[in-house]
Formats: sequence, structure tokens, C-alpha cells
Amino acid sequence: MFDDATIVAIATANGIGSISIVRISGPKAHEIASKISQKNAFQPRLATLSYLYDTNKNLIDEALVLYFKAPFSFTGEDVIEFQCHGGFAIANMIVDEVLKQGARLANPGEFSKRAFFNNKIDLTKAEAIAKIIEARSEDAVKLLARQLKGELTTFVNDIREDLLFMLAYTEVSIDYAEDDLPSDIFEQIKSKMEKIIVKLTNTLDASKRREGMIEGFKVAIIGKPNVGKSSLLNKLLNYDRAIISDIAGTTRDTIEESVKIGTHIIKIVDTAGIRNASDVIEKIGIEKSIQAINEADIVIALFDNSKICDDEDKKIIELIDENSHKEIIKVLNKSDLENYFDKSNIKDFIELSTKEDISPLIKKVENILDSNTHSDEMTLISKRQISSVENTLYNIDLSKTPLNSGELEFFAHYISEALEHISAITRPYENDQMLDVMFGEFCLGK
Ligand SMILES: Nc1nc2c(c(=O)[nH]1)N(C=O)[C@@H](CNc1ccc(C(=O)N[C@@H](CCC(=O)O)C(=O)O)cc1)CN2
Ligand SMILES: Nc1nc2c(ncn2[C@@H]2O[C@H](COP(=O)(O)OP(=O)(O)OP(=O)(O)O)[C@@H](O)[C@H]2O)c(=O)[nH]1
Ligand SMILES: [Mg+2]
Repeated sequence: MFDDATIVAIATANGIGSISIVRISGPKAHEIASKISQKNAFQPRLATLSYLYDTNKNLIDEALVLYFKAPFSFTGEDVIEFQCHGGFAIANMIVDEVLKQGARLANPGEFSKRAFFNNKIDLTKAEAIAKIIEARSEDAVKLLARQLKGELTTFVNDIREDLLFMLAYTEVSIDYAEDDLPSDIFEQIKSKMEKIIVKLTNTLDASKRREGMIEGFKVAIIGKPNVGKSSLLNKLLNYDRAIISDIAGTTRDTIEESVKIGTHIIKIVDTAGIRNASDVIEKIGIEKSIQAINEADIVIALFDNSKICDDEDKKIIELIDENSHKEIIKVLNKSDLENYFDKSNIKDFIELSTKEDISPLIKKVENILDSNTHSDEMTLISKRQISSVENTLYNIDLSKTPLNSGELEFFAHYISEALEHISAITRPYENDQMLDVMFGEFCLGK
């Protein structure tokens, strides 16, 4: 898992700033700090103003030294922090000195990994920390902060308790005569089970709807060639990102850009026009559009209000009808020109022109994003968490048949599988490799 080496890393961002922090964790932390600061001892949890020296007794900096004595630290080990002056040089010079005194450089995520193995944080908290550092929107931070506070841990523990109850009573009824048990025990088990299923299903649905909150929701713009997709992208971005022209087929590949709408960061995807093409490159374009629909949280389907609704438009309408479970906004563009589009072909559309005000469209997108994000429901924040819940549900589902037919050993088997999957959200005991991958994705110094 990990050695007992003393590790060091710069915890702050690399660049000019007023202060940087060098963090050391491990058994030698205090001894190394004493050497570099030429002080005998530091009081736990106190900040001590100190000069720091290199091995040749040259002064490096005046810094605050913080000491956290094991086990009362972030990692659970002895921790020293040097809070020194910022910039590119000083923190690196301090790290060099710490290395000379016998520490080694920390791997990415190693501080958090040690915190995990020393039971200071569970995996939900570790994941929340990793994601909160990379979060770009306020929505994401709010959601992650709830997980940092332990919301998912409590959720998992409640479900674990119910599953354990089910398991315990089943084991007892396998071993003892039924009349020693409360007579309604199987009714109790069934009702607990139904409640768990509802809880897990709701959480899964809500989490999938909000998957985009952390990395940014995806909004795809689709439509046949020349309807103004790239013009809309440029208008949303407020600058000329994509080439636009009156030649159909101008955009040949998908273009992806981030933009802020309300409090949300979204990724806008401009696609090549969808048409019944023989051209190989355009065919690829169509496939990419279909892929863009699949990957998008919101689809903006554009039509040209100045033209009649032709077969190519009908192909788009077909495509969006097939995807009616998605949030789809239909827009009749070029409404500044004379209208020829037969509106009986589509329902609930917005008429606008990318040459004029597009705020009704932006408002509509913002409303959808708001309704996807504003909720008190608990949210899973990673694919790992989502698949653990899916596997839990799957096993609970499988346990129903043996419960009803009284095959209690089988029932117990599926419930213990479910228990293992739900527990893996906070503490996967058996999968070191997965942990290595996960912590390896953390940024350096975390
Ligand atoms: N300077 C500094 N700021 C920081 C951190 C840090 O490590 N250093 N953090 C790092 O992520 C975050 C704060 N999280 C922390 C969580 C636990 C402990 C800690 O020492 N816990 C001990 C002692 C608690 C106490 O004395 O009250 C413990 O839990 O036993 C420190 C920071 C954000 N800000
Ligand atoms: N009058 C008018 N012209 C528009 C409007 N929106 C776009 N256009 C024009 O329509 C033409 C096509 O616009 P693009 O944005 O390149 O269309 P596109 O859908 O990206 O086209 P492809 O990339 O070929 O699929 C350009 O000449 C635009 O200036 C509009 O609202 N009104
Ligand atoms: Mg285009």
C-alpha cells in the first residue's frame, strides 16, 4: 500500500503569489523541520515564526511553521507545513532541503491516500476533495461540499444497516425454527427492501441528470447544413470561433467550447450539418451529430425559418423524436427573413435570428440547467459511485425471487453481494489497484 517514508510536496499552485505552502508528512517531519529552522521543538497546532536555512546555513526565508502531531493531522501522521513567501524559487528551495534531510517527493494524491489508509477520510471524501480542486463552477462546489461533509457516507451507512438487518434475520431463520422469530419478519424485510430500492433508484436518476454539473453540461447544436449552427455558437461565445459561410457543409467536424450561462459552465458542441449525403466526409459528420445527441444533456435543434421544411429537416425531426427523453430545444432561425417554414411540422419552438437577440434561447437553456441542478436530493459524483449503486440495485433485484420462494440461502447470498457493492463506495477493501488509479489522478501535493 505505502511505505513509511516521509514525503514532501508543494501544496500550493505553481506561480507568483504572496504565500506558498510546503507540506511534509511522515515520521521524520518534525526532525527535518527542526534542522531546517534550527529550532528544537514545535508545539502541536501552533504556528511558529521561523527563519529557514539550507545545509550551508544560508538563510532561505522567514516562514510560519505549523506542526500537527500524529494522529491529529490531515494524513494521520506527523505533519509539518512551511508557509513561506510565494513565487517560483523559495518553495522549491525548501523542498530541496527537505529532500536532503531524508524525505522523498510525494506522488500525486499521496497525502490523501495516506489520510484514507489512516482512516482520516473515506473514499467519498477523497473523491470530493479531488473534484473540488478541479471544479470550475459554483454549482459543482456546492454539490461537492455536501459530499465532503459526509452526506454520501451517511447515506451508505443507512443502507448498509438495513441490508445487515435483512441478512441477520435471514441467517437466524436459516439456523433456527421459524416460531422463535417475530411473525412479521419477512414483511419487515420486504418493506425495507422496497424502501431501499426507491432510495437508490431516485439517487441514480438524480445523479445521472446532474452528471454534467462537475465537468460541465454538454449542449449540442444540430441541424441540416447552412441553418446557422456555427453562427449560433459564435453568438453564444461572443466571438467568432467557428467559420460561417453561406456554403452548405462549412463545418466539417465537431467544435467544442466552454461558456458560462447563469451560474453554470457548459460545453457547447457545434456539429457538421445532418443531410442525406453520399459524400464520405459528410457521412462521418452525420454520425458525429448522432453521437453528439447521445452525449449531450441538452440538444438545440436548428431549422431555417426562411426555407420550406424539406426532407433533410424531417430527418432531423425524426432524430429528435427518437430522442424525446432528452432535453431538446427547437429553434427556427433566420426569422429576420421572410418565413416559409411550415410550423405544423414541429411543436414548442422558439423563433429567433442569430443576427438579433438570442436571449429567449439562453434563458430557456438556463432554466433547464437550473432545474437539473437545484435540488436537495443527494448526488453521486463519479462513475465509480454510480456503478456501485447500480450493482447494489442489481443484486437486490436478484434477491427478490429467492425471498418470495423461501430459498433463504440464495436470498442471503444476493444481499451480501449488495452489501459489498454499497460498502465499496466508502471503503473498497479488496481493490488496491483501483485505489492506486484513483489517487494517482489527484494533483501533486494533494
Ligand atoms: N494550511 C492548510 N490549509 C488547508 C489544508 C491543509 O492541509 N493545510 N487542508 C487539507 O486538505 C484543507 C483543510 N482540511 C484539513 C482537514 C484536517 C486537518 C487536520 O489536521 N485534522 C486533524 C486535527 C483536527 C484538529 O486539530 O482540529 C485530525 O482530523 O485529527 C487539517 C486540514 C484546506 N486547507
Ligand atoms: N439572415 C440570417 N442569416 C443567417 C442567420 N444565421 C445564420 N445566417 C447565415 O446563414 C449562413 C450559414 O450560417 P452558418 O452558421 O455557417 O451555418 P451552419 O449551420 O453552421 O452551416 P454548416 O456548417 O454548413 O452546416 C451564413 O451566411 C450566415 O451568415 C440569421 O439568423 N439570419
Ligand atoms: Mg457550421
